[in-house]
Amino acid sequence: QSSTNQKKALIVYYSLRNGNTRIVAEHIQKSVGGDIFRIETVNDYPSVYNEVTAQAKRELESGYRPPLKNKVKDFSQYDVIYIGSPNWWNTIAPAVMTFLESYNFEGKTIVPFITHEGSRLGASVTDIKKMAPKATVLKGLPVRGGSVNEAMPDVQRWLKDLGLIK
Ligand SMILES: Cc1cc2nc3c(=O)[nH]c(=O)nc-3n(C[C@H](O)[C@H](O)[C@H](O)COP(=O)(O)O)c2cc1C
Repeated sequence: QSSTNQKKALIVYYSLRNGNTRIVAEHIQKSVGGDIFRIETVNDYPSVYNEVTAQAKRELESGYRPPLKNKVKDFSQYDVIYIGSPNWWNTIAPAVMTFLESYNFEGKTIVPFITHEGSRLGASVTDIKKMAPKATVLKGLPVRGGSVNEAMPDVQRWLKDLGLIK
């Protein structure tokens, strides 16, 4: 970062296994710099896909918040926080909900990005706003899971539209 009073960006993401959301997070970090943080749950999800979707459905319906393994060091040093999640049942993954409820987002700007297999953003951005009501939440970017490797131009257009890169 060049200017002395400009705070660093933080790029936070959750990605189950395939790393679709991780790849978009990396496109963002290549574009804006800053630090990257992977959300990890204490307990792993099952290895069978159908079991993951069933468990996720139960967790979302009950409002369960999976405990997280790791914490961001000195969260207050960041003012722009990119938050990435896969679309799970039309919203963000429960681990990202835990994350949003674990930090003070007052005065922060959240920039959401979502990978999906057809539902695009769904209710994810609306739900992020509910879980971090004191943050300013900018326009979210949906990226199809199968297209993440080619998504850099879309990522950069979105960042330019938001005035986050030149
Ligand atoms: C539990 C679960 C629920 C999902 N629900 C949806 C959904 O409602 N709509 C959709 O388009 N994709 C859904 N998907 C597909 C993921 O959003 C997509 O594969 C995503 O890119 C995975 O990202 P990741 O590899 O970073 O975990 C779901 C995947 C899982 C595992």
